[in-house]
Amino acid sequence: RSKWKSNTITYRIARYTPDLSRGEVENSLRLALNIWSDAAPLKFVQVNHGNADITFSFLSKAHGDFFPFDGPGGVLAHAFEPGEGTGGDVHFDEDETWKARHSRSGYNLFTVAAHEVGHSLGLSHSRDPTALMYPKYKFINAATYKLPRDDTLGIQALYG
Ligand SMILES: CC(C)C[C@H](C(=O)NO)C(=O)N[C@@H](CC(N)=O)C(=O)NCc1cccc(N)c1
Ligand SMILES: [Ca+2]
Ligand SMILES: [Zn+2]
Ligand SMILES: [Zn+2]
Repeated sequence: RSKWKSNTITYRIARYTPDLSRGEVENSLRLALNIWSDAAPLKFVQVNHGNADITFSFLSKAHGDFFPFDGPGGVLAHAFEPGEGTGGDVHFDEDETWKARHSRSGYNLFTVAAHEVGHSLGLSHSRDPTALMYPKYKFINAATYKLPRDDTLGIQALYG
């Protein structure tokens, strides 16, 4: 499995979503990154131009890689494992309704981003239904969330 060579990882938000303010997007993504930097010696640095290890974008349908999105529902987002170019990048399906808080009519950006960042760091899906890396969406409250044991063991195995 691939991993980043350095524990300092840069990220850039290349495309935002009209569903949320820029501040809500930046806050949700920062909280999602903090989940992982609280569990392993990782440092995330935001860059606003040029190349970054992890580039976040909101995109819909066919968008330039081999994984076109599918409209509302179904696939919510995908992320590439660590590497050059698109390696590490996170794409959110713009055809979903993105929310900054819990809502029955939409998906919580922090929750999905936390899962996707796990992939960007080199983790694959877990069979443990309590794990963040379990393939099914389940809302998590950023204010009280503690990374489950399965995910902590996974990230420590890579960067601990
Ligand atoms: C085969 C993959 C491209 C599926 C895709 C995924 O796992 N991306 O990381 C995905 O969007 N899976 C959905 C499955 C679904 N529609 O329930 C999902 O919610 N993944 C994000 C997610 C968010 C938060 C928590 C968890 N456990 C999973
Ligand atoms: Ca979708
Ligand atoms: Zn994509
Ligand atoms: Zn996933």
